[in-house]
Amino acid sequence: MARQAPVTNPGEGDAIVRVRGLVNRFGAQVVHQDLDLDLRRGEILGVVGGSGSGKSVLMRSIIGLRTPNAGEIEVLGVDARSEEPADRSRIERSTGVLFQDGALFSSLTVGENVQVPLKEHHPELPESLRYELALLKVKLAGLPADAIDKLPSQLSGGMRKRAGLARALALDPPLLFLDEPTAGLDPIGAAAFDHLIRTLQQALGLTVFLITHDLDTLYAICDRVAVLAERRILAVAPLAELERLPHPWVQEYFNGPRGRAARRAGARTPGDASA
Ligand SMILES: Nc1ncnc2c1ncn2[C@@H]1O[C@H](COP(=O)(O)OP(=O)(O)OP(=O)(O)O)[C@@H](O)[C@H]1O
Repeated sequence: MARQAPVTNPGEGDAIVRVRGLVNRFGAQVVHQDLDLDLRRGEILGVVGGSGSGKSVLMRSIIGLRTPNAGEIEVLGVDARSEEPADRSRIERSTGVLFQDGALFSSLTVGENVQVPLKEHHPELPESLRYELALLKVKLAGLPADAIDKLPSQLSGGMRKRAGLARALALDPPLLFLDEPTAGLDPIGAAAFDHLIRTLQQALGLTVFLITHDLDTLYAICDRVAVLAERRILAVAPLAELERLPHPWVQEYFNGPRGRAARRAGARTPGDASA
C-alpha cells in the first residue's frame, strides 16, 4: 500500500512527548520503522492498532523500559534513552503508568503498593504522611477508603485497575500512560472507568497516552486517536477526521459494525463508580 501523509502534522501543538524516526526490531521482525508521534500537552491520545502492531512496545520505549534500535524520544524535553540518574528520575517522577494487568505487588496491600513510588522518590517523608498521601490517591481513584488495607487478591478486577491507577498517580505526574485500562471490565465498569479518567485528566490537567481496543473509550474520552499500522503511525487526528481516511484498516475498524455502534452510542453513561 502506498505511504500516505499523516492526517495531522506531528509538529503542531505543544508536544509533551515527541517521537521521531523510531525503529524497534526483535531479530528479523521489524515492529516500528521510522515512527513519528507527538503527544500534545493536555490531550487524551488514544492509540489503536491490530494485535501485535506494536502499541505496548511503543509505550515501553517512551517510558524508558525498552531501548529502541534507533530514533529519538523526548519526554518533557528529556531524552528517554538517557541513563543519567537525574534524567531517569525526572522521567519516572513525571510519568504514571497503568499496565494492562494492573501490575500490583500481590503480597502488598493497596496502600503499600501506592506507597512504593513515594518511598522510592521521597524517602524523606514520614510514614504517616506517606499513608495519608496514599489514602488520598486511593480515594481519587474512586476506591472506598477501606480498600487501602486490602490485598489485590481481595479486590474485584475493576477495583484492581483503580488501585493501579492510584499508584500511577502517587507522584502527581503530569503524564499518564494507560495500557488497555478497560480490558476485562463489564460495560458499566468500563464506562465508569472512562468517566474517571476524563474527570481526573480535567481536574489534574493530565496528558494521557491511552492504548485501547475499546471503541467506546475512543468515542467517549479521546481528543485524538493515533492509528498504528504498517510499522508506523498511519494517521493521528480527532475521530471525526479519522473515520474519513480512505485506508482499508481504518475503514474496517471505524466503519465496521462495532465502530458504527460505538459512534451511535457516543459517550457511555458512567455507571457505578465502585465497578
Ligand atoms: N520482548 C520481546 N521479544 C520479542 N518479541 C517481542 C517482545 N516484545 C514484543 N515483541 C513482539 O513485538 C510485536 C508487538 O508487540 P506489542 O506487545 O507491542 O503489540 P500490541 O500492539 O501491544 O498488541 P496487543 O494489542 O495484542 O496487546 C509482537 O509481534 C510481539 O510478539
